[in-house]
Parts: sequence; C-alpha cells; structure tokens
Amino acid sequence: MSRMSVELGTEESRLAALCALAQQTRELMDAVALTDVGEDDLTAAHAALTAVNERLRSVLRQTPQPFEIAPDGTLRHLGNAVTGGANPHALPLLIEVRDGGVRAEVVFRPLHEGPPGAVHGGISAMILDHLLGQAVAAAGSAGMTGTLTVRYRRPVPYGTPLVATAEYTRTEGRKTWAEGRISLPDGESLVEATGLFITPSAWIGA
Ligand SMILES: CCCCCCCCCC(=O)SCCNC(=O)CCNC(=O)[C@H](O)C(C)(C)COP(=O)(O)OP(=O)(O)OC[C@H]1O[C@@H](n2cnc3c(N)ncnc32)[C@H](O)[C@@H]1OP(=O)(O)O
Repeated sequence: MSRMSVELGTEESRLAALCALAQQTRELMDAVALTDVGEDDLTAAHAALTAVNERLRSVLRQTPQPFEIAPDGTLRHLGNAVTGGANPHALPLLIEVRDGGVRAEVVFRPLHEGPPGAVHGGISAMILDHLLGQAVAAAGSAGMTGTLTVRYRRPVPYGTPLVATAEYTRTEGRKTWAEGRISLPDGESLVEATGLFITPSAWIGA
C-alpha cells in the first residue's frame, strides 16, 4: 500500500483514483478530437473503450459527486462541470477567492472549438457563469443564475493561457449582480459578462 493511500484513507484514496481516471478521460477526449490514425486503430480503440465503459457502468451512482467538506475543511464539488476534478467535462478550473472577487487561470483546448480555431461561445459563457456565481457566493449571497449577459469582443483562442475573473457588484434583497471577463495575460478583454443571481426562496424559506 502506498504512503498516500494510508494518509488519505480508503474513500479519499478512491476519490483520488476517480480524479486520475477523469484526467485520463479528458486526455482521451482530446485525443479523440485530434486523432488522425487509420480506421483499424479507430476500430480497435472503439472496442477497447466499449469494454472500459461496460466495466465502469457495472456500478453507477444516481448523481455525480456531491458538494462536501473535504478533509482539509474546504468546500469541494468533485462532480461539478466546471471545477470538479472527478468530472471529465470540467477543465477543471481552480478558482482563487480574493478581495471582492474570484480569479482562475484557464487554458482551453481544441476540444472546446466552436468557430474554426477558436473556443465555442457557450463554453466561454459557462466559465463566466460559474465565475460570477462563485463571486456572489464569496460575497455571501449564493444563488442560481437568473440572467447572464455575454459580450464577445474577440475570438477566444485555445492553447493559450488566459485569465478569468469576476467580481460581486451589488445586492437588492435576494438578487445579487456580478460581472466578469476572460482576458489575455496582458489584460485585453476577450469576453465580458454580467449576471443576476437569485437566492432561491426555497434556500432561505422565504
Ligand atoms: C459555492 C457555490 C458556487 C457555485 C457557483 C455555480 C455557478 C453556476 C450557477 C448556475 O449555472 S445555476 C443554473 C442556471 N440557473 C437556473 O437553473 C435557475 C432556474 N430558475 C430558478 O431556479 C428560479 O427561477 C430562481 C431561483 C432563479 C428564482 O426562483 P424564486 O422562486 O426563488 O424567485 P421568485 O420567482 O420568487 O422571484 C424573485 C424575484 O426574482 C425575479 N426573478 C426570478 N427569476 C428571474 C430570472 N430568471 N431573471 C430575472 N429575474 C428573475 C422575480 O421577478 C422576482 O423579482 P421581484 O422580487 O422584483 O418581483
């Protein structure tokens, strides 16, 4: 048994293995998007993946990994489509909370292509939706997206380090607004968003 598995305990060790599998799956998706091998290799890969798929589906959860408190006391959501280490769809984004807002470094991949050579606008919107949501949560007004307005100023490149940021702007009752952007490292803004987040009445018994 490895030293790490002793320290983490059985469930943490299993989750680490799940995250490693998710990362391998991301790399697999990248490979599928870019591969130029011949038909025999494609057919062989299909057969191998079918076997893996059947093995994983032999025991299924009802939902992805939930929000939970990690052993280090932080909140984590391994199943999240943007930040979840156990979700192959996630980049995954590592979000840093700082005064008045949040920040993440982002490198999109060819897998995220929308227009030729650039990132799909829906992917950019998803990242900004999440960043804005984290900004309002960090400000103490967690909620669901009510509206999201996106302005696409320049095509978003993949394979280039970018920076995504968002800040809380104001609150009126259960409504909170935030704004954010995806920028080049030199600060040039590529995509900008504003969003209204609403704390559901069900969350506060209103
Ligand atoms: C640590 C956690 C960090 C997580 C970050 C994750 C970020 C990702 C965020 C998402 O992607 S959330 C998923 C996308 N959003 C949704 O699925 C929301 C679906 N809609 C709902 O669940 C409800 O409609 C909603 C919670 C938004 C509001 O339901 P409520 O029953 O609580 O509100 P109500 O209908 O009583 O309306 C309250 C006020 O908000 C207004 N309102 C409601 N929905 C609105 C809307 N969609 N847009 C604008 N305004 C809206 C409504 O008019 C009213 O305004 P007034 O008080 O001025 O009269």
